[in-house]
Amino acid sequence: MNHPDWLRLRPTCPSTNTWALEHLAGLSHGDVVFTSHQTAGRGQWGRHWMAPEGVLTASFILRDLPRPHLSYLSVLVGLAVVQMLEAHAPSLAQRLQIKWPNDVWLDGRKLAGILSETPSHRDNQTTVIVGIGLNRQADFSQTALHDRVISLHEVLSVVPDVMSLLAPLRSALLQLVAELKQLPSAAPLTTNWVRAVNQRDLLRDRTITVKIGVEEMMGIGLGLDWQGGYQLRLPDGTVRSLRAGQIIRWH
Ligand SMILES: O=C(O)CCCC[C@@H]1SC[C@@H]2NC(=O)N[C@@H]21
Repeated sequence: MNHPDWLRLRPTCPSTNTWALEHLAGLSHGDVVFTSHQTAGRGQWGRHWMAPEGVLTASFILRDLPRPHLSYLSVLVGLAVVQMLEAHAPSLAQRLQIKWPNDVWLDGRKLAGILSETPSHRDNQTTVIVGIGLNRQADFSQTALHDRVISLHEVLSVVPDVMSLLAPLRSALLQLVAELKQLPSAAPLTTNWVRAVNQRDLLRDRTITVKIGVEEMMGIGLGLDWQGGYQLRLPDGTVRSLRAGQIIRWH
């Protein structure tokens, strides 16, 4: 079977992100590391990330991204995932949501997670490895996660094959990087991005608790702002713009 030259197929590997980090010198902008058998996936906040058979696990290599854009990259990648799925299956529009800073949800359950990692902090332009785990045709029914996660096959009669997901996603991410490079580093995000993310914001108007380092903060989610921060209205009425954080509760 012929594969495009950007596809780095691994029959099995512990983690596509780790493999990409270890083989970065031989990888180019736009390369995609893919395996159908990831044995030790990594998630946000150092967590183990389980991928039963049928979860699409891939890492996208993006070169020369201006460093100031890193803090909101995962949210924009989440938007790219949502828009790619909406293009495949218009029935999913309005049902897909972005949970800041790195998740895609469908019908109130997690569909995909994103782990963006940078190999070094040496200069102002950096390489980013964007790892995406997307529940394509995975059965979680025998796992502890079954009521919190969802897989595409549960809502689509025809599930897109792996290449029909990877190829448009890769194009969307290359386009995203090209657009981010055009933005001056301190410039606000484009209206389209902010609006599109906020229309699909899972945390909007919810009471959320965010962990930032050792500090925990509670407030109401207000959505992404023009600088790419996530706005939180604190109990005293002030609004704080978050650049990073782990959502530990919401209701
Ligand atoms: O939800 C999260 O915490 C992020 C999960 C990211 C999982 C993907 S699967 C492909 C890539 N390789 C990894 O080890 N992690 C990411």
